[in-house]
Amino acid sequence: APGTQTGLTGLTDAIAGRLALADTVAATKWASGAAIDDPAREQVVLDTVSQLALARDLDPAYVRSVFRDQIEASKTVQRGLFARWRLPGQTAPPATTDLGPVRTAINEFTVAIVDELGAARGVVTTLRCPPELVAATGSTAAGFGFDPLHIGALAQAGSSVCTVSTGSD
Ligand SMILES: C=C(O[C@@H]1C=C(C(=O)O)C=C[C@H]1O)C(=O)O
Repeated sequence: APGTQTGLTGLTDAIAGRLALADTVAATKWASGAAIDDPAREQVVLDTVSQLALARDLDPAYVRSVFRDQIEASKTVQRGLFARWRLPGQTAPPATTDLGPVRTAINEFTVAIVDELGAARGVVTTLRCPPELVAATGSTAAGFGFDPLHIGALAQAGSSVCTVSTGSD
C-alpha cells in the first residue's frame, strides 16, 4: 500500500499519484471540449524536469526520458477514459473547465518523482532494477486500487526507469 516504503515503491507511488490525476485532467478536458494532447504544456513539463534534474546532479536526458513516459501514460489513461465515456449509457464525472488546480497538483508529483529518481540512483543502473520495479509496480497498483487501464499505464510510465544493459559485452 502507499506508505509501505521498500525498494522502488517510493518511486512507483509518486508515479501512480501523478498518473491518478489523469482522471481529473480527462474529466476537465471532457467538460471544456479541450484536446487531450497539449504540446506546449508538455514542453513546459520537460523543460522543468531538466532543471530539476540538473539541480540534483541527475542526467537531464534520463529524467526527460522518464517524463516522456509519464506524459504518454497520462494520455493513455485520458484516451481510455474518453473511450469509456463515449459508450452508450456511460457519462463523465462532473468537473470544472479549469486545468489550473489539477496541474498545480501534478507539478507537486513531478517534483516528487524527480526526488525519488535521485533516491533510486544507486539501483536503476543495476540488474536488481527490473525485478524491483516489477514488484514495486504491482504493490503500488494494488495499493491505489488501479483498474486494468491504470495498471497498463503505470507499467508504461515505468518503462524507462531501469537503464541497466542486458547485453553480454
Ligand atoms: C496531463 C495533461 O495531459 C497531457 C499530459 C501532460 C503531462 O502528463 O504532463 C501534459 C500535457 C498533455 O499533453 C495536461 O494537459 O495537463
